[in-house]
Amino acid sequence: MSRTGAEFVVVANRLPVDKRVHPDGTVEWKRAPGGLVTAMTPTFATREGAWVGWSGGAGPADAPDTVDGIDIHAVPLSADEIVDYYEGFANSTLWPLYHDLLVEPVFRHDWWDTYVSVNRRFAEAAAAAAASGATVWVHDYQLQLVPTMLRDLRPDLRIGFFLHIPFPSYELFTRLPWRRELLDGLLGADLVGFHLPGGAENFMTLVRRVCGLETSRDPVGVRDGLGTVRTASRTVRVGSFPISINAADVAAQAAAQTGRAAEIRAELGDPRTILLGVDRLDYTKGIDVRLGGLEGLFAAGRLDPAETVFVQLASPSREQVDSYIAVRNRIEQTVSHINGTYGTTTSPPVRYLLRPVPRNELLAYFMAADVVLVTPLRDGMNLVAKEYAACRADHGGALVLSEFTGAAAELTDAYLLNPYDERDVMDVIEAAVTDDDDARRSRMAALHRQVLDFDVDLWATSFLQSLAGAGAANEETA
Ligand SMILES: Nc1nc2c(ncn2[C@@H]2O[C@H](COP(=O)(O)OP(=O)(O)O)[C@@H](O)[C@H]2O)c(=O)[nH]1
Ligand SMILES: O=P(O)(O)OC[C@H]1O[C@H](O[C@H]2O[C@H](CO)[C@@H](O)[C@H](O)[C@H]2O)[C@H](O)[C@@H](O)[C@@H]1O
Repeated sequence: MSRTGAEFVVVANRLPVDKRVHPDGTVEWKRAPGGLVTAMTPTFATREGAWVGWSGGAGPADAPDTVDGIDIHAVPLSADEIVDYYEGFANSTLWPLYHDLLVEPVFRHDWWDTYVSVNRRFAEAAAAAAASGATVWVHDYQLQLVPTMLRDLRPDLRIGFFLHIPFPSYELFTRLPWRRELLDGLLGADLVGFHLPGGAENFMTLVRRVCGLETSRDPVGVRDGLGTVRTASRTVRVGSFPISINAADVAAQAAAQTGRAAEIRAELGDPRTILLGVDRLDYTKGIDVRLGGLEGLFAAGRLDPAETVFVQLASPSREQVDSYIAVRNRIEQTVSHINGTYGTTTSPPVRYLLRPVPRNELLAYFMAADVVLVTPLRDGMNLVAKEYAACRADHGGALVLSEFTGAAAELTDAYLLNPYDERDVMDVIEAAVTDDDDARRSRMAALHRQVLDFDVDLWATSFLQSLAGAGAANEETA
């Protein structure tokens, strides 16, 4: 059968487009500067590419036909579907379950039904977008049923799936009333990828015990040493591919922000130490952990609030979901408490911004910061940590990093901490602020080198090469 369509299709919950409405009412669509679209840029440059995703609004699909040569296939969601699929099953069931039950997941069969029907809509859109024999790369927890739905519609495709968040243990995952269906959904892929080997191994344990399938038993390596799952008709490869950033570009863009970084320091009153946090406002990110650590250090007289400014840049996220409303209230209360207790009317030690800042401004903050605090209770990777390390070609600054991020597996020269241990949180933040210059610089030099050597191009290329191998092996045995 001959069919037109794209040779390479990305399927992700979100489209890589930003809508701008100008004062005269004209609409301009721009490519969103997210990590995934940057990672895919070289792949799209060499093949005809399409992107299937949701524009972020309710109602009929609202998106351009193409952006920077990528065909855009918008999947519409109704207001009810946003509540049940996005805020509900994706972000109130799967997100907390996969992030170690930091809040209680909600299990609702009506949400599940909508998750199934929305996943089917994404699979149908991908099937319509893909050329014969195309490679389709499906992303993340919102779309775990798409691989098998798509294979049923289009057995000719090579299908890869990558999970951007942690994949939980047998004991957590099997709480899901739909555990078998979700695993079956993923097994439609030729390759299933995770950030860390641990996620890949949890997945293989689950398919052995829940689906009764045979799997390899050797440890899974990083970008290498794939695991295998034998299904009735095919072999699914399972691997670890830690995502990264376009480190060279980030370093070059940050170098242009040193002037603005100096202005930021001056605007903040030229304190001895600037600490910085940059996060989506999510309970997984441990914003309250770092605030607690700072307060403890101020209370014990180990850090001087008159010489310290902590800037927290927080981007609003999933604002209709109860657990996100609760964490925002908690953080705002703590910020007020710290400023009320340790600040003066003219110099509060915490500066909190609840809105995204432009990209260049963010890079200027990274260049101004003496210490960046990345303290999640659980995080699939955490690109902020890698971006900060990429920015600091000057080997200035220091990175405090939670052991419970994917990034900690690679950024071992960071000041690592256990966010569940309040004493450790205080000790490690204090060490990052007060260690001598040589110690701090040698850590940052190692971090900077690490992110330059292992960049996002390596992530995309290694995944796509493994997918090509996995797909070819299945085609040979079909
Ligand atoms: N331009 C801009 N980017 C931001 C801001 N806050 C976070 N980001 C970016 O959002 C991304 C967050 O990725 P990550 O740390 O992996 O956490 P995630 O939010 O769970 O995907 C990084 O690329 C950040 O630089 C902001 O205020 N402005
Ligand atoms: O689309 P939203 O609901 O607004 O959420 C934003 C994205 O958050 C999650 O990011 C994850 O992916 C990062 C890159 O692999 C990783 O570094 C981070 O640890 C993860 O939390 C989510 O997985 C995406 O699907 C969302 O679009």
